[in-house]
Amino acid sequence: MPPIIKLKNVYKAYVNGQLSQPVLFDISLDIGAGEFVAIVGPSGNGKSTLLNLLTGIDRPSQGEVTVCGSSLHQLNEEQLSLWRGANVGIVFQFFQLLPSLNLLQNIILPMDFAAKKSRRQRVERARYLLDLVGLSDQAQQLPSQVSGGQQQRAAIARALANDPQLIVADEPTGNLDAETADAVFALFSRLNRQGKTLVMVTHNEGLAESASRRIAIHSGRIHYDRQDDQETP
Ligand SMILES: Nc1ncnc2c1ncn2[C@@H]1O[C@H](COP(=O)(O)OP(=O)(O)OP(=O)(O)O)[C@@H](O)[C@H]1O
Repeated sequence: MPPIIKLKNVYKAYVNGQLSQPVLFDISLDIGAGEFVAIVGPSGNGKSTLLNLLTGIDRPSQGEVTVCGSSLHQLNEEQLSLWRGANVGIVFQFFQLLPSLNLLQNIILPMDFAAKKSRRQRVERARYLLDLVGLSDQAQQLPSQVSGGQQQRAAIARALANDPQLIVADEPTGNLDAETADAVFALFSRLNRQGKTLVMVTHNEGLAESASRRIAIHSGRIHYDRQDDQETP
């Protein structure tokens, strides 16, 4: 089976006027469907940049990024956003739920843009997802009325709205206490066991150890890439 994520000789530099700041250097990487990958490494070394290339939020300066069968470097902005809505669920450190919508409405929103579902089917799926993440009783609450852990679980439900193959999470437990972080991580593990491919940036070494593969980025390069069943220094 072809990899769900393929990066080939990817370079990324941020350009500000005359200044070019190189951030990623010659990254080549394959991630298979069903893997659970933790991206680790020191702050400011390119982890979020790498993640943003996988979701098409950012573009490589050079090289090829192929995700869920599409060559992202060849898509325009409109094609990218359609592709993203259908294929990727994204979870952020600070949840990024819309504050004026209740949890149910937040989860329905991505379906309004992508899925060809009736209003009733969208509401039904949002309720199913709220139940999946243990928030059935909080459907009508605004994000500000629930805890951080509950907001993150709602954000995970939102990421699942269009049933993407791939879930990408940037430091999803970084704003949660240890116990809540464990619960959120357990939810990600469960989703992975159910077949979702997961790529997660984390500073939490304990959580990273629970992923099946750890890729460390140091100074914009792959420092190590370790799988549970195969250790390569
Ligand atoms: N939009 C941008 N414009 C210019 N420079 C940027 C931009 N985004 C990131 N950078 C720079 O790229 C480098 C890598 O940033 P990145 O956010 O990818 O690191 P990181 O490893 O995810 O860090 P952290 O763990 O602190 O989130 C940093 O030096 C950062 O300042």
